Amino acid sequence: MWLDNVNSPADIKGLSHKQLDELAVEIRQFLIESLSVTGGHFGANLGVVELTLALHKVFDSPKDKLIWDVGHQAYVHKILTGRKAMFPTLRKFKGLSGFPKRSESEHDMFDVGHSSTSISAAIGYAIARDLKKEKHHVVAIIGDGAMTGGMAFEAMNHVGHMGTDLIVVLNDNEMSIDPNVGAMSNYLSKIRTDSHYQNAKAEIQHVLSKIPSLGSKVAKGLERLKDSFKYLVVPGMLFEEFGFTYMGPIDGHNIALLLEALEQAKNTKGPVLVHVVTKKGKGYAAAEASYDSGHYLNPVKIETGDSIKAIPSPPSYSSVFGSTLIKLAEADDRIIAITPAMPSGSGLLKYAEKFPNRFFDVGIAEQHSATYAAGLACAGMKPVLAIYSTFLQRAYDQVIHDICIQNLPVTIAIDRAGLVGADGETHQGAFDISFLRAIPNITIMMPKDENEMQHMLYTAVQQNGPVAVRYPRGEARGVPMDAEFREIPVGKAEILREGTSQIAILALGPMVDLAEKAASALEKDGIFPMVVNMRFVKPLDNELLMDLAMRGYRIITVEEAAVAGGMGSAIMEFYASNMISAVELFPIGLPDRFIEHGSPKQLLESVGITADRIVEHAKRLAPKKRQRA
Ligand SMILES: Cc1ncc(C[n+]2csc(CCOP(=O)(O)OP(=O)(O)O)c2C)c(N)n1
Ligand SMILES: CC(=O)[C@@H](O)[C@H](O)COP(=O)(O)O
Ligand SMILES: [Mg+2]
Repeated sequence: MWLDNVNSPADIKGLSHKQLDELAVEIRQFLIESLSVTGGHFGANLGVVELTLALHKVFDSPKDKLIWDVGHQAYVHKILTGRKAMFPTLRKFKGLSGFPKRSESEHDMFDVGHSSTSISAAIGYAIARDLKKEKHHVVAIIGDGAMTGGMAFEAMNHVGHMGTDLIVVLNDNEMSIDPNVGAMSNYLSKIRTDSHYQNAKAEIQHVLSKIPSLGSKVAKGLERLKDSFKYLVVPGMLFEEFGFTYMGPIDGHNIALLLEALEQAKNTKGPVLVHVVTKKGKGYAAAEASYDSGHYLNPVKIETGDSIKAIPSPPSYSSVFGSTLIKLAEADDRIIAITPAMPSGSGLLKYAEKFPNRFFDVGIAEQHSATYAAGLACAGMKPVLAIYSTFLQRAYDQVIHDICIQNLPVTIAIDRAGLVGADGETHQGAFDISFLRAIPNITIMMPKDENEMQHMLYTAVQQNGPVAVRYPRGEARGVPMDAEFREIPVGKAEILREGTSQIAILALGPMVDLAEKAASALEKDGIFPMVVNMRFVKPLDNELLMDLAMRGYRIITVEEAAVAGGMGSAIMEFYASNMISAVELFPIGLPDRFIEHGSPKQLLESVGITADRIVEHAKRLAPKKRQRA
């Protein structure tokens, strides 16, 4: 067993090609066994076993800088850099992160989780190296999906202009999470499959170099001809035009070829792009055969790849979103669904099948997705942009500049709002309320359950301006669904318990459930709080808030979002700007720090978003004289 003796990159330096091949088999086995218990990003990691071995053999990490894009494919890198023993704790509270983290290892060069940052970070490292007159290599490893992101192009534009020594390894497996899309993806596919391209570059350049330079008009014409000929037959010409030396396509499961290409890249001046072709999910039949090549799997039975959790559960909010959108689109042919590279995660696969002409996966292009929606809305359509809270951060200016200033009827369906859990800091949906609330014209709502969600989506698409409907990751509550949509009055909260103790718990979204639990516990102690499903963060239910103030209520707000700038803050601002200083209010929400990985339950407990904490503060705030209901 080679793997038993691998605890650092130094341990693979002396291995032969054959031994590396054997180690690759062991690593695959280790990944399959370990991830089948913890769950994890199977597909991408199984696909980069040989590539990661080759990178660590050729380069000298941490002196040479390996910078992973997204980072969900860095498990093999973690195994080779001394973290193998921590795999049972992968993505668990206080355990090994699912992404590279500088605080976790000196071999992790850049904290990551969002896509398309690696080339920008790499040029940062490379320019700093040059300014400091240091000598080392900088390598960005980016997938074909991540390559669809605008940042990757912005960075290539910069790298090509600088001409800095930097290597980009493009790991092309034809997959994003879902099958990859877009013109870039088509271009890569052409390079991969067109037999004219295979090994053509060297031959073509050899032939062209034989054509003499004549230094005349004829020669100029000939040069142009050479260029257009190269365009036709030389693979990777696009990257060459960006200023990179293109190498590839290379079989990413052939260690000998990988080592040769990476050595060559290492010895080439200026920016180099090594195009490596891999198979996502390689070596695990269940992953290879699945729609998404086993991108992410919960704990599975190894033999079948079936999820171990077999208990039937309520549908996810995402799937209710998808089925609601189908109903909305059936009734209104102006409805258009847009996703930046998350069709399955956003629950849109059935919609896409049903309305192929009104469904757009635009790639990992959140900024474009928002402005594209704005354009559609200007032209009279009713776009619904399905986007995770954390990825909407990428499109902040587009939401302001392109959607909200023009007050366009774009529905932003914000999935994964609140704590997502195991993905950690980079993916928690903590900030959308804070950053959206400041924008004029937008309406922001969150349903307490999936039934209310369908009505909110219906309400959203009826509006004449931008609306954000936020909802959490995972299972909905399993409540019965109304057969007909109903419009929810904008800015009106729902009082669920009247209460008599001058305490109001104002809760948002799934926090309503927590508020109800706290209220039931409080009632046992003779405190009868009002419980309110706030529904809207913007506009707030001013009438209710004014009434609570007039009646001397003390308030606890509960939201699964950052307290800074959240719903509680909005309510405090409301009272402050109405010169009402007497209202005692305690906001419960996410604290002013990034929330690590762990299960949502553990994380909520760790930040004090619990029914017990509501109870504690309700008891503290409750007027001493209590009334029974
Ligand atoms: C900005 C951003 N948008 C969306 C995602 C969700 N996401 C994570 S991995 C991934 C696909 C990446 O594809 P690729 O880079 O080709 O990697 P592969 O999994 O195929 O190895 C997507 C869309 C993300 N992490 N960041
Ligand atoms: C790496 C990445 O960004 C995605 O794979 C993410 O983990 C998906 O999250 P969901 O599982 O919530 O769809
Ligand atoms: Mg890919």
